[in-house]
Amino acid sequence: MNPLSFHEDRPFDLIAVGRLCIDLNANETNRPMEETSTFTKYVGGSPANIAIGFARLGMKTGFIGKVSDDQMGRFITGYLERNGIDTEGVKIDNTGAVTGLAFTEIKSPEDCSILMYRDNVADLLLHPSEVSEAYIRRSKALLISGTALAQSPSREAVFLALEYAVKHDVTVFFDLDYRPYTWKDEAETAVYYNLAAEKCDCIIGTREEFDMMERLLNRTESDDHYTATRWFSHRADIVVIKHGGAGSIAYTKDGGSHRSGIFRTNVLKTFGAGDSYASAFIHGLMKGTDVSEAMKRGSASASIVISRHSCSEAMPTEEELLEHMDSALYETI
Ligand SMILES: Nc1ncnc2c1ncn2[C@@H]1O[C@H](COP(=O)(O)OP(=O)(O)OP(=O)(O)O)[C@@H](O)[C@H]1O
Ligand SMILES: O=C(O)C[C@@H](O)[C@H](O)C(=O)CO
Repeated sequence: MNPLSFHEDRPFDLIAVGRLCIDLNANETNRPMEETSTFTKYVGGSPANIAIGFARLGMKTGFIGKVSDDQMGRFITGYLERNGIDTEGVKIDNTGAVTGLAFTEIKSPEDCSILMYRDNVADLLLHPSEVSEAYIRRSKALLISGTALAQSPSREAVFLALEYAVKHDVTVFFDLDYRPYTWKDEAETAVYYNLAAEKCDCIIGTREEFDMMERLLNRTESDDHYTATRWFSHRADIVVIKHGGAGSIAYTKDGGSHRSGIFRTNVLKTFGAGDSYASAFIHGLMKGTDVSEAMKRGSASASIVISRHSCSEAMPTEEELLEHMDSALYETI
């Protein structure tokens, strides 16, 4: 049973809000970045990856964000459009800001890291005046991503988008996407994450991300059920806690809980798992599957993307996803 409802008569299935960046993934794997010399350029940024994955699954997708007025900005908007994503809400910076860069290194399949250049990035200059109420109310759902809360005016732009979503009964998904290097301190992060989460219908995060939010309340133990229950007193109907290779668990406001296993795969790199999981999980719910099936689809998409070099470019079509679910080994946890 799917506890979320959507206004089916709206032209967009999902509008994502947040950063549009560039991934530069090292081509030389199984070595540190100090020993690599070539990189492949992809569109990146967690909400961008999720939007691309969601559109790749055949859904009508929009985006609200800001790109740099240069080759990288044009590369990003061109890629979104080639993937069928509406870019009406994507603004072009006029202050000389740059595009965020995520240099990734694959030291081993289990040991990957991301070096992010985030100074003076265009995505954090998205202004509330650039968030369109008319655009948001045309969507069944909105996706927000935590890193967009890291600085003003992007922070205020996200909160305004949330206000518009609540006003027009747009279902809100919050992918926590906590990137410590983008924040000044953890307490500030937790304050804004908790405020945003109060307005969201479905919250998706790792155990570590929820722990960060709960340390603000002086909680030191990790308890998935406590985490989920806390948000049911606000707007949330579903809370998903991801546990990497140990799968994921979801709780629903009606008292249900669902565990998902993983699909065994040849892991090339681990990053991208969360974005692909979110894109297929949201897709499943919007296609009317129950929570368990949506989680399984998320896990399948993640197992595809972590076996490939990129994140955005690696996102599967619905046909690929369903074929993978039929053929790959699914391990319950
Ligand atoms: N080694 C793995 N093998 C198969 N599936 C995996 C593996 N690691 C993660 N997954 C799948 O991806 C989902 C999300 O992974 P994870 O919990 O690492 O999220 P995340 O930390 O947000 O990911 P990211 O590394 O992209 O930030 C898991 O719930 C699981 O379904
Ligand atoms: O979200 C980022 O800025 C980095 C991503 O582009 C990268 O693909 C990744 O970490 C995916 O989880």
